[in-house]
Amino acid sequence: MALVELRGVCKSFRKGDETITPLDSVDLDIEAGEFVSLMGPSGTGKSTLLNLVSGIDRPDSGTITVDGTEVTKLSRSKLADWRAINLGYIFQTHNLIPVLTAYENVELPTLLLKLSSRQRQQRVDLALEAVGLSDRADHYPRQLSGGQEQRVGIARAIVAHPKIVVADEPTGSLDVETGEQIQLLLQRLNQELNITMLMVTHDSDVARIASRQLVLDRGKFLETEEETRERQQERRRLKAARQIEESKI
Ligand SMILES: Nc1ncnc2c1ncn2[C@@H]1O[C@H](COP(=O)(O)OP(=O)(O)OP(=O)(O)O)[C@@H](O)[C@H]1O
Repeated sequence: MALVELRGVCKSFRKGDETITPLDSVDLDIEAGEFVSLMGPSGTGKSTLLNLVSGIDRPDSGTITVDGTEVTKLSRSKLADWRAINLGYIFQTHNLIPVLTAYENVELPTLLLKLSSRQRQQRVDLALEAVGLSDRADHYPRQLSGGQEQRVGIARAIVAHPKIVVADEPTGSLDVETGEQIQLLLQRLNQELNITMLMVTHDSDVARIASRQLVLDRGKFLETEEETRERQQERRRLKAARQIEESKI
């Protein structure tokens, strides 16, 4: 069973007399440790999909399972607890609380967890270290650069050791160079700390840092799960063949 499983997920919204269906019977598997990017035209349902996986919104039909828990079946209060433990969210604009220091912003999600104050402090220290901001712990958001603020936002998303981190345009508000640094950081967190990620982006260069790239269009993925798996197998076969060839030289 994949870490995240979406089966037959449908979501519609009423807009006046019209019904919009951003997601029309969508299936998706995300394995533990995968980094999946999600692209697609504006208004195609990417943020809707993130909100459903995060349990912020509910599908009209279909099921969403994360690490064996059917999120779609949880009551509102259980969902809040589930989110605190299992889900990290990276926003386009970091959403930091201006009157709290970087340390206090990162600490916030841990207040919902059953941890001793020592364990809590260790988690926050580790998260700040992972994003390279240990020396900025006492700074307020206004004393940080845009890239540093986004790093704090990322530390806050990983501090609870969630099962999955979802990111909505994490580099969308940053200049090119800072955006590239954040891309490298996300890639490192995935590869070195094995953090499973689902990231929405409009930028194909950003999408390429992921281990799997999906495109959502008119309610469906352009590539089915089966086609993705076939393509990955083909890529592995090609890589193996190339290595054999190279070893002959
Ligand atoms: N709460 C809501 N009420 C009504 N319509 C909504 C709601 N949320 C999303 N929609 C509509 O659903 C469609 C998909 O929206 P969504 O934000 O998921 O698209 P998106 O692919 O993330 O777009 P973008 O790339 O522009 O951020 C849009 O037509 C949007 O207007």
